[in-house]
Amino acid sequence: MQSSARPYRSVLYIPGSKERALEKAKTLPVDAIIFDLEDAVAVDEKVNARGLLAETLKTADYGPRARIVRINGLDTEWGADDVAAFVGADIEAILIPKVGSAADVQAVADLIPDVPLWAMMETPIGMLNALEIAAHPRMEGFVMGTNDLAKELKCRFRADRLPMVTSLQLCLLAARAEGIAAVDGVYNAFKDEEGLKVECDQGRDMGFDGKTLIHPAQVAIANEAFAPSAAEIDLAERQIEAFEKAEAEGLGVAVVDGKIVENLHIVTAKETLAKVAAIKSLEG
Ligand SMILES: CC(C)(COP(=O)(O)OP(=O)(O)OC[C@H]1O[C@@H](n2cnc3c(N)ncnc32)[C@H](O)[C@@H]1OP(=O)(O)O)[C@@H](O)C(=O)NCCC(=O)NCCSC(=O)C[C@H](O)C(=O)O
Ligand SMILES: [Mg+2]
Repeated sequence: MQSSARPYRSVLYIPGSKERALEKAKTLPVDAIIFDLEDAVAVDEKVNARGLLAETLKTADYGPRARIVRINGLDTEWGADDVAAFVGADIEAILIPKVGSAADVQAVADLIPDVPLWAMMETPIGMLNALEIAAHPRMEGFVMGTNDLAKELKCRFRADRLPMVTSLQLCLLAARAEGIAAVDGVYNAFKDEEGLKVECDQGRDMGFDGKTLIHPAQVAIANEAFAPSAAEIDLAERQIEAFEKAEAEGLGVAVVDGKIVENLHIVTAKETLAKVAAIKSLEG
C-alpha cells in the first residue's frame, strides 16, 4: 500500500529497547508503529536497542501495520550506524528526527537506498523549511514533534495548542502541497482520555491523517477520531448519488441537506469512501 493511500489514524511509538512492548505491538489495532531508537531510548541502551530492533524486524510479524524506524540524528554518535542497521530491512520508512532542511533528508538518503523517508517536524528551522523538506523526492510523511517544538519555541502547553497552530498548519500546508502523509504530535497525559479525544478532534479538524501515540490505551480513541464517522459516510454516499442524478439531468450542481454539492465536493466524498475501504482492508 502506498503511503498516500494507507491509513495513519494511530501511529504508536515503541521504545526499541523494550522487548515486552515490541511483542505487545503485534496484537494492537494500530495503523503504524514507530520503532524508536531516539528519545525513548536511554543513552546507555542505544546500541543494544539498535541490535534488538534490527533482529526483531527480521523475524517478527507485525501484520499489516506500517513499520517505521526512528533513528538518532546523523549529528549524534549513533545516527549513521542506526541507518546502516536497516539497509535492506523490511520496513515502510526511516523517520529522521529534528529535520531542518532538505539537505538533512539527503544526508540520510545518501546512506540508504530506496526506502521512503519521513521527517520529524519539531524545530523552528524545520517549520520555516517545511516545503523544501516535503518536496524531497524520497520524503513520504511528516510527524509533528510537539514536545521538542514546545521546548524550542519556549511556549506553554495549552489545551487549545494556540502557540503551535502556526507550526502545525505550516507543516500541513507543505505536506498537502507535496501529497505526503501528515501525522499529529503526541498527547503526553496518556491516562487522560477526554483530553486526548479533544486533541485528536482538533488534529482531525485541521486535516491531519492521524495521531502519534505513546501508550496502547490511546489507540482506540485515535482510530475513531481519524476514521470517517457514520454521518460523514452517509453524507458522502448521498452527495455522490445526488450529484450523479443532477449530472444525468444535465446539471452541474446538486443540493443535499440544503447545501450545494459541486464536483469538488464529490472529490472529497470519494476520498472519504476510499479511506473507509482502506481501513477495512487494513483491518481485514
Ligand atoms: C509511558 C510509558 C513509559 C508507560 O509504560 P508502563 O508504565 O509500562 O505502562 P503500562 O504498565 O500501562 O503498560 C501496559 C502494557 O502496555 C505495554 N505498553 C506500554 N507502552 C507501550 C507502547 N508504547 N507500545 C507497546 N506496548 C506498550 C506495556 O508493555 C504493558 O504490556 P503488558 O505488560 O504485556 O500488559 C510507556 O507507555 C512508554 O514507554 N511509551 C512510549 C514512550 C515513547 O516512545 N516516547 C518517545 C516518543 S514521544 C516523542 O519523542 C515525540 C516527539 O519526538 C516530540 O518531540 O514530541
Ligand atoms: Mg522529538
